[in-house]
Amino acid sequence: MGAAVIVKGLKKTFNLRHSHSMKETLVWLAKGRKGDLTKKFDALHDVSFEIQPGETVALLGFNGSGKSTLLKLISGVILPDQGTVRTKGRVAGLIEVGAGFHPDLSGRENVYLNAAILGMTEQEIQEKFDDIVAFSEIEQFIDTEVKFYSSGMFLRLAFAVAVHTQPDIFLVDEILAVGDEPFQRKCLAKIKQLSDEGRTLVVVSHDLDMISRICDRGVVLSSGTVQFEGPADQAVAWLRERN
Ligand SMILES: Nc1ncnc2c1ncn2[C@@H]1O[C@H](COP(=O)(O)OP(=O)(O)OP(=O)(O)O)[C@@H](O)[C@H]1O
Repeated sequence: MGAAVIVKGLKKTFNLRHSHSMKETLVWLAKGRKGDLTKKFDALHDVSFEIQPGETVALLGFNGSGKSTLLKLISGVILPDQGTVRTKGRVAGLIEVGAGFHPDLSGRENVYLNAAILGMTEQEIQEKFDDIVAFSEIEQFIDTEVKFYSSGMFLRLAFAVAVHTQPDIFLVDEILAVGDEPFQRKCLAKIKQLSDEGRTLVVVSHDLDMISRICDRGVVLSSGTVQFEGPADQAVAWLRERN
């Protein structure tokens, strides 16, 4: 059985926008637009690792180290400038809560839209619709346009849809930040269940205790490169030592 995720030689560069003075812009124009007014920034470079099927892996690191960028590359919502990402099976998850939701559509319509984007057939969605809504606990607002939802309500519906797509690889970025405590516990239990069912999980979080509890392995990023890779508790300890 091959790896569930193979990341090889990844590089992601962003353009950093700066505000320029009128003078800088005029000089740049006078010089025939030579040189670049935007600065480039490598959010990730030379990142390689593999994740085996059924593993629960945490991406760790301080703010701005590149965790979310890496997760977005694994999910395919952004593309690398160099390197490759290979995934095996259905990938779903919570990358940016609310992404893939249309503000003018109701919760019900968005469940259909989002589940279809995540690869479910119409029949699958119909079969699971009630379970999705029950998990989200927002039945009362399911026919309300989602632009009126609170961030927690968004999270509830998005998480409910994502876990019901039966993903082989489930990606979670700071899911728990906007959920209330009972819903956080419910999400964690669901994540544990997915992991027990042998699904592959990739989690980004700053909650190091939670990571030690639920993850097998940790990949620590710093300034866009992998600094440590190993058992989750060792990765957490590595990061804490540098805190
Ligand atoms: N679309 C973008 N355009 C420009 N820079 C970006 C973009 N997305 C991310 N970056 C930059 O890339 C770096 C890595 O960002 P990323 O969100 O991956 O970090 P992170 O480790 O997830 O941080 P945090 O812990 O704060 O969530 C940051 O310096 C960020 O400003």
